[in-house]
Amino acid sequence: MEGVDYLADERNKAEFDVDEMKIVWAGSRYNFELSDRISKLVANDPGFSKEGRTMLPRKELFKNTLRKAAYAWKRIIDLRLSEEEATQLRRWVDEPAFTDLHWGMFIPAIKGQGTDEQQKKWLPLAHKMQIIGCYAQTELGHGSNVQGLETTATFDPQTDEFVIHSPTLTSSKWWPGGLGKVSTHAVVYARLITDGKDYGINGFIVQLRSLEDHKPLPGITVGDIGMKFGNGAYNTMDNGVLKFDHVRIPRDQMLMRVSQVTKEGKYVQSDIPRQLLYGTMVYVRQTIVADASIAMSRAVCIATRYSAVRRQFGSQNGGKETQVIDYKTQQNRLFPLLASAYAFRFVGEWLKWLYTDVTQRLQANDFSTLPEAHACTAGLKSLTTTATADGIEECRKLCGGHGYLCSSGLPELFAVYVPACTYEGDNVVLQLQVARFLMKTVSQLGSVKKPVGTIAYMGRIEHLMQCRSDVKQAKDWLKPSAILEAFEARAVRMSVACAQNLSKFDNPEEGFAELAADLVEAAVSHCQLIVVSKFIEKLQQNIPGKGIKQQLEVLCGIYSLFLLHKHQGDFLGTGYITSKQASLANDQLRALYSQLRSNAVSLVDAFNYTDHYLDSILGRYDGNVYPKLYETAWKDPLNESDVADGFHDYIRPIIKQQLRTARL
Ligand SMILES: Cc1cc2nc3c(=O)[nH]c(=O)nc-3n(C[C@H](O)[C@H](O)[C@H](O)COP(=O)(O)OP(=O)(O)OC[C@H]3O[C@@H](n4cnc5c(N)ncnc54)[C@H](O)[C@@H]3O)c2cc1C
Repeated sequence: MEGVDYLADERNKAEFDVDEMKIVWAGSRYNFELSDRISKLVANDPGFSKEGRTMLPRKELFKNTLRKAAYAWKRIIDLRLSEEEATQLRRWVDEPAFTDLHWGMFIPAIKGQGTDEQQKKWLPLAHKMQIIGCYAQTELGHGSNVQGLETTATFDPQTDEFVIHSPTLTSSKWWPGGLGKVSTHAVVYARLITDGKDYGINGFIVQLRSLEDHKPLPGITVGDIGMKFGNGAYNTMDNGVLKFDHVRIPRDQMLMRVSQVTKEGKYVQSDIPRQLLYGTMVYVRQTIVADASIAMSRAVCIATRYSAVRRQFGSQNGGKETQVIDYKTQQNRLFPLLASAYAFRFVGEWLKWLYTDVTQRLQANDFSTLPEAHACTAGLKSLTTTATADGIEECRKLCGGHGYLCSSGLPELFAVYVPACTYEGDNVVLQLQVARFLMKTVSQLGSVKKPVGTIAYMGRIEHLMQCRSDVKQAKDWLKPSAILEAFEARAVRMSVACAQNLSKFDNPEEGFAELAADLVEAAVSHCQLIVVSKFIEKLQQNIPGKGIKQQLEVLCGIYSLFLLHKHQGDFLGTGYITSKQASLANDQLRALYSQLRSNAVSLVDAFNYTDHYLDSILGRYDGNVYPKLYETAWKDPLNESDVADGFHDYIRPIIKQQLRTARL
């Protein structure tokens, strides 16, 4: 029945003020009001309908995305939205499109790597969308190994131009979003060659298509790389292939903020330090961590609401069956994901602060915190996106068979989200970078250089190598100090064990390659510590609102103790806890699940997602799942007729034993 809230009983059980929690989740009242207003504006506009998206053939799907992007731009202009509001609008439209790369990579690349003059020339064009740009780094043959890129940009002093060329098939640009069918321009990464010498990878602004008829310019071969994983999903994006045949661009289209080539072909480093470029990287990774909390919370919102609606077994005397959310196994899979959504939200909030801090320090020529900030953002990008991709798939399984339907919203969410584990740095490659940083830190302990920021705990190595947990009863695991020391001791001990094993190799690089899997585990333990410690720090803030702090304490406990339970081999193996203490942690975890149970639906309501955004029958706010599933099935094109197309040719001949005469 329309208008009935089938989850009202669940909502009435909440022990906290949901409206206040919405503000905590949004970060501030201002953020909440902004996102609430824009998400509703999008949800109520039929121009942004998602109807049938997963059933459209690629060409229609793509054209519909182009229409939506143009319509969104029109709304942004008509409503005179600010940049902040426009970004929100694109987020709530919720369809991957070329605009993501234009605003998210092309413009930031010019801002970060272009000189003031270049920014003055290109940014107004890009901001008005008179040109549309993408970020063309990856090639068919090389992705993670950026130094291995093969595209060349050779300076010709005769004409004061660079010649951009793809010397091999594997040097074709491959993957850039927005490249295939839309972008007029690209920031292209190529080997800079001048005066016969290779100066490594640099960015260049290259025009790809005519601004009149959109045809590729001479020397440019460009197209889409083809269908990707899932229905709808990332197929709305024109990931592209691009080949250059001696394409000439003016010298001033090399992005020259940190290095330049003079008219005479001389390569000069500017006095602006190269490290400045890391600021952009910290920014991009911070947004990826924020996106992880959004994707995780979205999947968890669907799985939680549906788990409260779904009933299986347990009925006695014809009474109601058990809600599946009441099964401890369901709670043990779902509640840690709910806690992770909140944990990633808070660590993302902290990363925003870190970005501001790094930017201010860079402006003051203080590079001291940069390696630590770089390692921490790389590690958190890897940790949160891996957990979120796995978490979305777990949410699909938590919804049983119905989770496998596109109308649950989960298959498309998974297909859209999972490449986050690969782009902006493959997650394993990133953890190896973190591990390198950890090994360097361990080797420098005892020197004058004190570890700072998220690595400061290593300064207490002597204590952390020897201490033992003093937990005696289950509730002792609720003490933040008990949790924090456990995660610190585990992280230090795993790093030190790796460093000791590495020291047995004559050649450190050989050792690093051989021990790579252990090093990644040490890096992950360090990153989990960061998330746990930022959650604990959040709880030390003044958080007003009825019952809010108590709920967050429960979530923090679940996040930490679930990790402790899952990785108890590490905690036991490093000797910090006994098996008795591990078992007490598990007892406490179960108790926390019971505390969370009555608040679960309200905790996902606090994400404040519209039904339009969730796009999931299972996750509907009102819980009216079954009639909608039934209704939607009949909208499938296969159900347009009772008798399937193909019956006469392929089914009837089988039934009627006429295969020999059938035209197959
Ligand atoms: C949806 C999507 C959108 C993208 N958008 C863009 C874009 O807009 N612009 C752009 O330029 N690129 C884009 N990319 C490309 C992306 O940045 C690369 O795919 C990514 O950097 C990984 O590189 P790769 O594909 O070469 O993987 P590879 O590096 O070939 O990885 C393959 C495997 O090898 C492992 N591996 C690699 N190196 C090491 C090592 N040193 N040690 C141990 N293991 C290793 C990896 O962990 C992985 O398991 C996009 C990719 C996707 C999927």
